[in-house]
Amino acid sequence: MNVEITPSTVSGRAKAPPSKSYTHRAVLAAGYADGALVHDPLDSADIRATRRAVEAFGGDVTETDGTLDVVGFDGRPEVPDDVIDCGNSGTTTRLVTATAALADGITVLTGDASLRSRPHGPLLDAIGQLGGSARSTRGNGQAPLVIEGPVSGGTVSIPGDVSSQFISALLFAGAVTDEGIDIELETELKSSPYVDITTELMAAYGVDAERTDTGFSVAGGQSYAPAGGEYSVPGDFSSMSYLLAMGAVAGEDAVEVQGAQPSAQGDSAIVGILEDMGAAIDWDQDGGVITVERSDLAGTTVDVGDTPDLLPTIATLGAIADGDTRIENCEHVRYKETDRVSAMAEELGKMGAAVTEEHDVLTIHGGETDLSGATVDGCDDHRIIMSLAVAGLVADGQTTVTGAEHVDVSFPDFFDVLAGLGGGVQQV
Ligand SMILES: O=C(O)C1=C[C@@H](OP(=O)(O)O)[C@@H](O)[C@H](O)C1
Ligand SMILES: C=C(OP(=O)(O)O)C(=O)O
Repeated sequence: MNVEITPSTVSGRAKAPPSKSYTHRAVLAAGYADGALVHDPLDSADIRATRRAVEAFGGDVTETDGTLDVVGFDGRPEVPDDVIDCGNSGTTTRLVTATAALADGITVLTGDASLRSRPHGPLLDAIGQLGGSARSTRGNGQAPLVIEGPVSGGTVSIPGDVSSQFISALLFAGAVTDEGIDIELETELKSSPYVDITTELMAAYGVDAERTDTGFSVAGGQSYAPAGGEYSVPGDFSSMSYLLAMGAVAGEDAVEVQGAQPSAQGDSAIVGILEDMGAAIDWDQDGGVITVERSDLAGTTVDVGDTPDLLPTIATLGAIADGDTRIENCEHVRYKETDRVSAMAEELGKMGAAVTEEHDVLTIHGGETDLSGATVDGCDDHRIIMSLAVAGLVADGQTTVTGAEHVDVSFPDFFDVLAGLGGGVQQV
């Protein structure tokens, strides 16, 4: 499916979808538990991959009236009777690789072409250090992955600058091992707020994990059980970033985004970034409401070490703002569904933006030319698609974004929400 975006304004109220990161973890933690009710979960392609994995390990997940009823495998995953298809989801693949290492047998994980191009090597090595076996069928650290357990815990040494999901995976699984897992970081941790989300979620399920001087540590022999047997998922700030960006660049009247309760999500930094760029934005944290109005934006400098998923949104904002926007510390953003640094440079370039791409820095030279409508490649990547759609709202002429169905990964009704706010969007 392609979408055609016509230049238009937006205004009104929208509700942010539930957090993808929290939903993955809430469902998997319920799997590690006896079971739990997960309220307000995200229903998206990536979450369905985690649901499949929980079921493959012997759990069961059913949905009634927007609540997931998860029957867990109680810390003891069964050996799956088939290959687990993780689809497009890196989070599922990484979290579940460590779950598989607990099972007394072999688990095989695979996914779509994008997933099979992403790095998992350091996590496979870590499972080897714990006495399990985890291999890439092609010997290149990429899926398909073959994992054999059981491991009983121990100490691992692992780089922190490829994916924080490796750390989250080991913490999640380590809690139900006999010995626990101590993680020594070999390099600085990138995307660290996602490990905060992990430890926050684990705490909500009654499980402790802690930061140490050299990494992280989780004691073994713990049991997952959320208070009252239930957990409610907060709104997603990465998804909100597109709604806030469209309000800042194309708002006729204010755009009000609901579901913005504070949580450990690093991507709530989008509010401060928009403020720095000159947007009229206000966050009522108690009410969980962010209001933004169309504003003349100026370029800024942002370090996305902690907030990789904001890069496409910031790149679009930079293309519309006046002056240079420098997005620094972005090498790890190349390891996502696509190389998002190159993808945004290339696709915004097709719309007339002047962009300089370096390995770890993306600079958008805003204000040099106005954006013009073009046919741009969504790169089968939900975040590229949504960011280009926002750019299309203010481009001169029509913008066609290809492969737009991939928003199903994190924000399935994104185009309906955009249309509801008055955006000119047609699915073709
Ligand atoms: O743990 C998570 O929920 C995520 C961690 C981040 O990945 P990395 O840790 O690989 O940067 C982020 O990009 C991804 O969208 C979700
Ligand atoms: C990179 C992302 O997710 P994952 O790593 O789970 O594929 C994302 O949602 O932008």
